[in-house]
Amino acid sequence: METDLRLESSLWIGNKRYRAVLTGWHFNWTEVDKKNRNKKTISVPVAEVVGVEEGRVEILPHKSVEDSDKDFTVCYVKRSSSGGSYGLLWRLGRTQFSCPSRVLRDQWIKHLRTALKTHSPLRPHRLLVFINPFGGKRKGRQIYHSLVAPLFELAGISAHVTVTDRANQARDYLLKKDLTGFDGVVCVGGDGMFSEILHGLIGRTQQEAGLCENDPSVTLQPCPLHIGIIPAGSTDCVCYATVGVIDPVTSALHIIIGDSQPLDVCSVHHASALVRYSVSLLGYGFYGDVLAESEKHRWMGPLRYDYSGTMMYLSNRSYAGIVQYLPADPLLSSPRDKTRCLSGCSVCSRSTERLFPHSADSASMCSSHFSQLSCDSEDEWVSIKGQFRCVSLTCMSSSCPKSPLGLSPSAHLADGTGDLIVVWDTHPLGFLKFLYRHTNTQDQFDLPFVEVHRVKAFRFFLPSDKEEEGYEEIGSLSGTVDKEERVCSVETVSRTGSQQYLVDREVQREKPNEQKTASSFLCGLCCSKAPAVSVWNCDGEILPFTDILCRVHGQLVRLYARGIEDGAAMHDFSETEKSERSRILHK
Ligand SMILES: CCCCCCCCCCCCC/C=C/[C@@H](O)[C@H](COP(=O)(O)O)NC(=O)CCCCCCCCCCCCCCC
Ligand SMILES: Nc1ncnc2c1ncn2[C@@H]1O[C@H](COP(=O)(O)OP(=O)(O)O)[C@@H](O)[C@H]1O
Ligand SMILES: [Ca+2]
Repeated sequence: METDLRLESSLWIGNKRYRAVLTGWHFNWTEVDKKNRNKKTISVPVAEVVGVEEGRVEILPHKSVEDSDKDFTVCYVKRSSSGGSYGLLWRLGRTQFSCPSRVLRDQWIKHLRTALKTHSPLRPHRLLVFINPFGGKRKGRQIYHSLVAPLFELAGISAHVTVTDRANQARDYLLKKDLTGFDGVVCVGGDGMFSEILHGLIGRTQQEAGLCENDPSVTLQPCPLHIGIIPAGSTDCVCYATVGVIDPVTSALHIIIGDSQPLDVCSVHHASALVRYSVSLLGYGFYGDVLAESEKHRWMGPLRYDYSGTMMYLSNRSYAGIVQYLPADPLLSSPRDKTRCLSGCSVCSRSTERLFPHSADSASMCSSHFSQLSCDSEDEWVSIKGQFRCVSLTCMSSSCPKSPLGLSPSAHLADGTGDLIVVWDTHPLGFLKFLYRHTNTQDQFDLPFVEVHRVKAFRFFLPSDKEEEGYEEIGSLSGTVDKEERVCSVETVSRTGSQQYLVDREVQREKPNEQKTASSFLCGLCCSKAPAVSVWNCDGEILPFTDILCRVHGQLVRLYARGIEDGAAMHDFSETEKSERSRILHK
């Protein structure tokens, strides 16, 4: 195959001569000076060639073609540093080549197009596009028509576009309408819009496979259609965590070249029924309260989260609860191992083999069950009871512009696990320190009132009234230090075999006396009637239940993305840029 596609010849760009080589995987061109010495080489992976056209093609401001029978134009992905964020921006590069003869020109076009087909089998031809005109700063329509549609056209993609009139329109379309002939679904909007697409596609796939989504022990069928995200929302966490930048052009190029990134999805159940799916943040306490408060201030746009975040921080609430989790295999990875899930991540690749051992035999996948959710596996569950600022589960890092490394910087996109972050009640400055560490490279888990566990499944429920008697003044700051310590004294129940043992743990307080003044000050600002129960924030939606059971489904969907790119892909950058980027990427 490789030898069939190989082509090598002299080509001209303007009046300079180049030695051009197509090897199958790469298309390179090297400037050759008058003394036949090689100068700089440009190398483009065939998988990153957007298109090959006859003649001299201009793309900007509009596509135009100057016909000439000895020229051809190659459009490809070009990287540039993104300044603010740690991912790479992708732009459309374009080079016009001239050949000595028409025959050679036709040969180049034919070989390049064949190489494209061979090496990028997942490039979409037909896409369903849903635009939320009200997401983020309400620029979805404009972003799609001015930045994305022209690129799709250039790549020969036909797009069936719907601008939504109501919430859940996109989800309902995917659940009911004929999807034959479509390769993928693109959402133009934020995490809420992505969530609609996710629910539509997962639901449709299970319907067609005859699987029951309500049963958490059923192994769900992975979705056949890819999802593309053109960021135009408020948080845009799924885009940021899978691409590394919030940039419509970069995302459009990932879609065009048919990149594929599997993603873990968590199913959330209540009383034997599916409630929702989640990929980024499933949060109780602080993040639930921020979302509930922010809904009242939607008119503020993306700023509503900062406003509500500050208000909720000042209300200083904490909640009683019982958290139980099923730990993932600690030998495979850990949320504290300081690694990062980057493009081509080996932990995720190994998980693919573990998650789909008989991928050819899909019938056996459909009928298999997750036995650890059944009663006879109670032994492996760990239980924590106490008073919490927040309890969060995230299937991926959940990085976003507010928190460039995310809720769990070492979480993996596609390893079949989620990270459970438990923040015990603590004094206000401690909690501020925890929140603030999300904005820089300091370790937010290196605090005595925070714990993080890599899990396969998780349960949350409220303590019964009797158990709750010990939790006075829930959510209030007026408790003395003694009371605070009692509130946070916890029991961890873990069971191995038939043995059950209790571990009493005193959660360390950080200089409680010194914080008393700050506490009293903030007390004046906090709500006097703080509720005893919070709500769950599930990727930006409030859940109607508090008691939930969650299970992580490894690699249930695929995105048109490739994860955050590592230094290996940084051939276009200077040494200083490279070292700065790897410093940020590797903490
Ligand atoms: C002191 C600064 C603290 C900054 C803390 C930042 C932590 C941010 C972690 C964000 C994880 C995001 C996970 C994704 C969630 C989205 O699915 C979901 C829906 O997004 P959509 O509206 O685009 O559809 N977004 C959300 O639920 C938003 C959660 C945002 C939480 C932001 C909290 C901001 C806190 C500001 C606190 C300021 C305290 C200042 C005290 C003086
Ligand atoms: N036409 C519409 N009118 C009202 N709501 C919509 C519409 N289309 C989608 N939505 C809903 O809007 C919510 C927020 O959308 P999203 O695109 O995530 O923006 P943001 O990031 O600003 O919250 C989503 O839950 C989605 O279901
Ligand atoms: Ca994961």
